[in-house]
Amino acid sequence: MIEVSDLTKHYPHAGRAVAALDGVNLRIGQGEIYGIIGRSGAGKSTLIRCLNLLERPDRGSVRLGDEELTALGERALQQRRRRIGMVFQHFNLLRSRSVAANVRFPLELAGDLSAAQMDARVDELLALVGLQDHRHKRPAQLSGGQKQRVGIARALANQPEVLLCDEATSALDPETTDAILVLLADINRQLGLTIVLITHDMRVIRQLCDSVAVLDHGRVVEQGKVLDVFLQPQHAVTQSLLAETGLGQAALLGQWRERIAMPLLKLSFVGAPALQPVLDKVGRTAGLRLNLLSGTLAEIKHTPFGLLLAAVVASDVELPALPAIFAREGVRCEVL
Ligand SMILES: Nc1ncnc2c1ncn2[C@@H]1O[C@H](COP(=O)(O)OP(=O)(O)OP(=O)(O)O)[C@@H](O)[C@H]1O
Repeated sequence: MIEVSDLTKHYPHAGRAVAALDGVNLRIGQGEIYGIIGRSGAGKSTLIRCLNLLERPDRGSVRLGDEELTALGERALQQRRRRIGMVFQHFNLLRSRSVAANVRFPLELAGDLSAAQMDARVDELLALVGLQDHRHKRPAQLSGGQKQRVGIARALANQPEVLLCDEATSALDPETTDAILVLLADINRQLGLTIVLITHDMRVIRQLCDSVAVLDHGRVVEQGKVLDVFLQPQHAVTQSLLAETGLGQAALLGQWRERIAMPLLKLSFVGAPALQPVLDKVGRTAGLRLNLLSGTLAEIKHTPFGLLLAAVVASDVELPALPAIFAREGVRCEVL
């Protein structure tokens, strides 16, 4: 469990102190994949650097398990950081070292294992990330995705309790991004490892994360389970980030309101109802005529979900009954 309380960090700017983080509180469960999303300048990098105290906050605390990292002195903190793995956007590999030697590097720094034990651990890690056949190559001979696999293997070398990923897929093409996200999900499952990642991309959150916090101007403006935040985004920043990825409807709503005089419904489905002909069934049994305006059918971590915007032909008397009719079929209906 990671607990962040009242984390605050200022930087000097134009002669005054500007808050990069302003009272951030987070609770990240053991074994969870937790995403932190925000626009450029929201404070994501500052937050992730404060999580392992590469950056000292002005105020607030970071607890990892039952240990308060913010209370540790520099020496104790250096020891503790070995159990916090970090994956970087631009990989940060040592160019003069081979793949195997890059992965071995943190083991050498820790100095806990014999040479033979280190070699065995490197073999294990390269197998985990699928790079056994590339062990003798230099980073320059690898693709971006392969470089990031080395970065992940290196971050796992000292058996961390938590893996921090700083925009780990931002430098990669979509296909390679998917492969790295699958690898991170596998690692989370196999090792039960807590993963905290920062990203500006809602697709990364959708594919990988269990929970999400939305950061804006150094504050957490929304947080919760990914499914809940995707289906019921509360804050304008969350809504616009979702709309950009084609997963939100707030942006479209105004446009449809202007053009269509009929009442509008927002229908959300999770799990089984997303795979059933529910609209057809409700339409027939309740005698409803629905006009679909926009929709998303996708998966959040293997859970199918749907989010539809529909116009409905219904009287003022029929309209208030619709949420209950849809609820019987497992569909949440909001009259907008
Ligand atoms: N070392 C620094 N000195 C001064 N200001 C800084 C420093 N680091 C960050 N800032 C400022 O703090 C704010 C948050 O920056 P941060 O890099 O944490 O945001 P971010 O969400 O990671 O942005 P991006 O996605 O563009 O990397 C910004 O206004 C930035 O200009």
